[in-house]
Amino acid sequence: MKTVFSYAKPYTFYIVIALILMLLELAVELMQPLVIAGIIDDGIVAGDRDVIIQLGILLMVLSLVAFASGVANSYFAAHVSQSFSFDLRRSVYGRIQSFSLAMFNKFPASGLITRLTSDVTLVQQILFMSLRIMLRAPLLVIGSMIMAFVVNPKLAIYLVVVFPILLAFLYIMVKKGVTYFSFVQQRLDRVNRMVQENLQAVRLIKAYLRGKYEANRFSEVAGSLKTDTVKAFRIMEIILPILLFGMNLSLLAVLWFGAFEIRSGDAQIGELVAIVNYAMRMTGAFSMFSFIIMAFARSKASSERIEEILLAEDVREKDTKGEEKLLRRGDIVFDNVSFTYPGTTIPVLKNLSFHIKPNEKLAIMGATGSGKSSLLQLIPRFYDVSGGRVLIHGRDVREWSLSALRKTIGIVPQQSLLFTGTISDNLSWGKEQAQQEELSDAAVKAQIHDTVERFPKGYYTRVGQKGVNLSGGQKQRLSIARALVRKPSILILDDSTSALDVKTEAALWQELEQEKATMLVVTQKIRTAMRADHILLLEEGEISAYGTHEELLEDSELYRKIALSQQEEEVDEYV
Ligand SMILES: Nc1ncnc2c1ncn2[C@@H]1O[C@H](COP(=O)(O)OP(=O)(O)OP(=O)(O)O)[C@@H](O)[C@H]1O
Repeated sequence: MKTVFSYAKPYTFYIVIALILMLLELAVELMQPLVIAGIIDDGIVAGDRDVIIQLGILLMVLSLVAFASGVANSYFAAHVSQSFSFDLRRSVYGRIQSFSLAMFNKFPASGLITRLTSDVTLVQQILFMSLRIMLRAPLLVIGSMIMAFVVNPKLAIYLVVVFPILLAFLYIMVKKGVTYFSFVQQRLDRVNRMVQENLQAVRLIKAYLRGKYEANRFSEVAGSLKTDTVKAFRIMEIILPILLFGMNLSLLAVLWFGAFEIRSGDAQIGELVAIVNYAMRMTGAFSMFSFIIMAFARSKASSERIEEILLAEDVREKDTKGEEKLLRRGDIVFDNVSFTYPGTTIPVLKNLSFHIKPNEKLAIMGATGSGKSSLLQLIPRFYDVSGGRVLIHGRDVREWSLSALRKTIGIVPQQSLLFTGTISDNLSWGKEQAQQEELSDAAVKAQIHDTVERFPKGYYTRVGQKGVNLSGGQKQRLSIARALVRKPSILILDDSTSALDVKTEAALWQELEQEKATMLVVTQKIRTAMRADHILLLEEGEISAYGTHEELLEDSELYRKIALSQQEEEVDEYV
């Protein structure tokens, strides 16, 4: 909890004010029974009207002071807790943005969403409660106890007896609560994951008529969230009755023995009333405890989950400058590279060695699951190799500054992803402050300029949820344009032209061939692979063949088979 609550440090001044106001409210509250005892003993019993009026006015002033400091305390507590959660959420979000992909394997998106929303809110609530009631409740118990001793030590003893038993009971409950509530948050992660998955696949679910099946799966997941939440709350619910039972027992003892004391003249009625009043306040404070403990248990579990993100060991950015220029040469070497995804045991790439010279174009082919995308991800360091080295300009990618490395690389992923906003926003996403000319240049090369121009608002057409829905091929071409805007020295295309027709694809390749960039192109099509300087054929994570189209036709049985089958397909299409 230490790391999370260090985010409250900048607000120390307001926290101190809130605490002072809380203590003032508490002090006033503790004085009230004394004043009431005075009214009874020195006013009513002694028959002194002036004392009753004076102490009555004092009681009213005290109530007003308690009210005012309570309101002011709430104001500062809200200010501190809201600012704290804003800072914390921003920081967690920033941390997630800097995560390597290996970290996303460890923390799925749904869990990150729960941490950013529900977990931060729970921690914020506990900070608010700490400033408002959490400290007040124990202080009220201790203060009431001390004041009861001041009033009449003999009677106060009966309040003390149950105290250690109740504390031990509370301690056990907090421990149990933390475990149970961390389960609840995990269940919430699962619900979020399910919702996210379903909303993303809504078209597929409709097409396959799986709505009912998915609804049942959701009920199951939501049901286990309900069951675990009920379990956790049930534990918490027994706290209050047990605390009240203990306190009421001691209250009965005070009344019972108090009656004897008064009869024997060792205590006055006012004193007994004051002690009963303190006992009632202690009972009230204890009942607040059950509420506080529940919140504490929940927020402890939540703050631990947030700290997992803030303190996670990850690839850290090295602060080195002037590296971009060297990286721009785009010379890539895979030196005996092996790779296993974090958290798994089976290697997906095994002992790969090859060299791509500056501005060379390499086509990567292979069956689905053979490791093509995995290979590409090692260059921008989305993942780090498990064995061997990936070198750019002769230096291990792990030794380059990460931002310099990524600035020189343009990536077009397998699934084109556009953001809500205009086409222009999406293109300049690749390079902030890009001029319109640069955007349209890239669009021309990517064969999408004419299409964009045909939209009524051209480059200012909105895409995404509230804009036009682009076709798969249009999205692919916009993604390519976005990568080209960066003028990358290394261009990575992961099967990014699959949705293009033959003519458009040929025109696109003609443009790409002129680009001054080292290119790695994953493709399924021989037609595309032939245009590359070299072709790398992967088979179950290993290099099955490497060479030019002609060399591979000669040397690789597998390549010949693929070429033949695609020739037949083309003939079939033609016929
Ligand atoms: N994030 C991941 N975590 C664990 N294993 C993964 C992950 N991504 C891919 N894999 C596994 O790695 C292997 C290679 O996958 P990869 O995506 O690199 O293949 P690919 O050749 O690009 O396939 P495709 O042509 O279908 O895109 C597969 O067995 C896949 O199950």
